[in-house]
Amino acid sequence: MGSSRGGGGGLTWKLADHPKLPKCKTVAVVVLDGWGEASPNPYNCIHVADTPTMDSLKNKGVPDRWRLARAHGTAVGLPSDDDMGNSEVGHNALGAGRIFAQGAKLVDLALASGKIYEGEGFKYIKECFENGTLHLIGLLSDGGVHSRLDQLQLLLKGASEHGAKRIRVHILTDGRDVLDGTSVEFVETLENDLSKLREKGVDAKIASGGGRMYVTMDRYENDWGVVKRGWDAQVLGEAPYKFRNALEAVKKLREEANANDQYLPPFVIFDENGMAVGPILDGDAVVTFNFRADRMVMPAKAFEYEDFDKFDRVRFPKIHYAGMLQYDGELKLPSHYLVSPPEIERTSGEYLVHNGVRTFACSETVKFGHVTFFWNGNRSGYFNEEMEEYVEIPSDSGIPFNVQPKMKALKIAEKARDAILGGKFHQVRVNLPNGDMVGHTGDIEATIVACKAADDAVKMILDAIEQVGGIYVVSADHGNAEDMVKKNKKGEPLLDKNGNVQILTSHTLQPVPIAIGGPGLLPGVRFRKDVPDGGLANVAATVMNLHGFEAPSDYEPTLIEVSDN
Ligand SMILES: O=C(O)[C@H](O)COP(=O)(O)O
Ligand SMILES: [Mn+2]
Ligand SMILES: [Mn+2]
Repeated sequence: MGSSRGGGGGLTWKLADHPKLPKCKTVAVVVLDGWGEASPNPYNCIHVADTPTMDSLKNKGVPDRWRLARAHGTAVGLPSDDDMGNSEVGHNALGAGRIFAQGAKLVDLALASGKIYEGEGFKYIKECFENGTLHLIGLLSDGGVHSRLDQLQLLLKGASEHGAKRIRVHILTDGRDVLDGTSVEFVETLENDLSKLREKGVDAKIASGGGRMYVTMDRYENDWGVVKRGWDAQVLGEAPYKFRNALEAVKKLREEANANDQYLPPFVIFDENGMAVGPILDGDAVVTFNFRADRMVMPAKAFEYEDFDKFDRVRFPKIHYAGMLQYDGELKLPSHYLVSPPEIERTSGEYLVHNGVRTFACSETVKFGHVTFFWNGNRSGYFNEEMEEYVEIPSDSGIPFNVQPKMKALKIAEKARDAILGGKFHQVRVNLPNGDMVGHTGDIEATIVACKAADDAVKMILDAIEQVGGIYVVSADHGNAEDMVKKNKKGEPLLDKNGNVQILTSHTLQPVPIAIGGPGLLPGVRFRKDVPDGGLANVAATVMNLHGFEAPSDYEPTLIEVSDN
């Protein structure tokens, strides 16, 4: 751990004491994943669900102890205000207290200026262009959460102009950050681009594919089988489904009962001789073109680590591998990357351990890294093992989350409750995943159950805070469950060609609630009126205040003030 700029511009981790707020209160920080605020309507699952705890926070809290915070677009470092929020940028902002230009934006800039081609990462993969194939692996989507199609298009063009002669794209279909079924149009667009490259003499093809939730893009080591299915298709050229082209693959596989883009099975494209068109071989270059970290760490390990025991790779080709970004700042993984990630340093977690605040963080596997890794600026591990404890509850694996919409919310709440009552920690931080994970399935009934489960969990945590005389901060990282249908400009649900409403599986642009309270909160503490545009990045300073400290001067301003009357 190094030293850094503190409140006064000097080099110190020491935070100034808050002039009015006491130290050593137990502060529960609850992040409801995918829980935005929207007007009541039948597709607002948070509204439809029975959520007495969250309702009462609002009813008794507005305006002094309940408000909204911006959770999308430029407020969280995304390129534009048309970009919905997501967990990575949301938790980064919540934990770091400042707005950093995020991966999506940094890649845009590097592509626009051409700097991407001058960096070490590109030079490294370019060494393979003469004799090898360039493989591009990633999410084929314009969702802007993990990747963007226009960035892939620019990279294809740029790589070919910089000498790539043989290119293979390994696609992962989305349907989670974008409407289900859009895989077909994305494949058409990509095929069109590849055929233009072929006209210019570049041997460019789609080589394999599969749905993002079933192939390659697992996270936090929930299910290595997902990564293995990707490895088999991309590296070994083996998959249960074989097609002559990707458009046919996606269309045919979507015809199966209950098929959707998120869970398409792995497929490989074969040539007229029955050979896979693009296995990854010695001497090839591989780029994972997603900019977002969480779902690329596992495949990055498989491509980079000589010693690897998570599944049998069968073959470990000698390749030059680079990530679009470096995905884990602590592990320095991957070691080669095309664009430098945002330097999210001096996060609130790091400050707090330096100032004697003991922290407990917990979620279930699928969100565990959100309240640890993302919260700490895409850095795995502890700042100080003696001051922190991170607990992961194993998630269900191998099932879509609408089957078990309550997920592990209650278990997470029990752990938080025990940590609060145990008295060892000053901050008890959790992520409750239900609204988001079940919202992404597009199953409205299940999402209603999910929202109630999250509300029950909040109640258990707030009850414990009540018992110990503590303080709570309840907020969210972005919207999801509050809007489950695609709407037109007038706000009316859009219908598909069969007359069914178009289900929205993605996040939203909605603001999120933030509620503060608890017996430990001084009566005069209330939300300021002069930060009307406050967003997630303002939460860190707020939480530091509640721990009895002033935030560093370059943090976004706190949302609270202490009135004397
Ligand atoms: O990775 C995912 O599950 C979605 O693309 C985004 O969801 P999250 O940002 O809530 O994780
Ligand atoms: Mn989220
Ligand atoms: Mn989500």
